[in-house]
Amino acid sequence: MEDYDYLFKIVLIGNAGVGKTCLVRRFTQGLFPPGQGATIGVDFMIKTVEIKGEKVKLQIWDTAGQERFRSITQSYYRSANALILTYDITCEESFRCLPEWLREIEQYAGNKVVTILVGNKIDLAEKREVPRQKADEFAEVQNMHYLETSAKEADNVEKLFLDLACELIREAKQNTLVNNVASPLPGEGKSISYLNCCSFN
Ligand SMILES: Nc1nc2c(ncn2[C@@H]2O[C@H](COP(=O)(O)OP(=O)(O)OP(=O)(O)O)[C@@H](O)[C@H]2O)c(=O)[nH]1
Repeated sequence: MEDYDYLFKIVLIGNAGVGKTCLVRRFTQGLFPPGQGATIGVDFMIKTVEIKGEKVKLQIWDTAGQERFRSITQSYYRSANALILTYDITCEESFRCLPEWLREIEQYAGNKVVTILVGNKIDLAEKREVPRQKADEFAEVQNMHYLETSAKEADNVEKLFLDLACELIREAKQNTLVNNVASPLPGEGKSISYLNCCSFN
């Protein structure tokens, strides 16, 4: 028998250096890694959470932002239940590239995928280059949820993944998602409970 009620695949994408790996490490291991090197290809972690008494296994795929890995990382979009499109609020360039990422999503992801836009590094408020309102408006036009995080300060990181899990459960219950059942995989994280479902704001 499986040890979970739901299994969801979440894939992080976005420019190199925006903090995708740090967000994953913060959520799955509760730490901010010092001197985090660039991801090569794709990395993978698992964390099981409990939401309203149901066990939800999250397979989290952390992709390399560097252009040269794009053909590898694109192949992970197709089976994703959710995509976390990340940019860095202190790097206008990472925000300007978002339309390009959206085109990738349209081309390679399934049409039922849930996408959330994340502006990371809010601990560096004095270096902010992308106003919150500009990002809010962009997300609204694109019909995406938007959340600002700090992997460094653990700000909104748990909320990001748990709200996403809630949303995916809701979709699965509406039978709009195919809920894959995969064999157990290595890298199991700790279980945590989450009772307040689901608002990204
Ligand atoms: N101040 C601050 N720095 C961060 C935060 N998140 C990540 N960083 C730093 O940003 C740099 C890049 O972080 P990564 O997590 O490796 O970025 P990435 O998006 O995974 O990069 P690629 O693997 O190249 O795609 C590192 O030096 C991190 O320490 C954050 O929330 N606040």
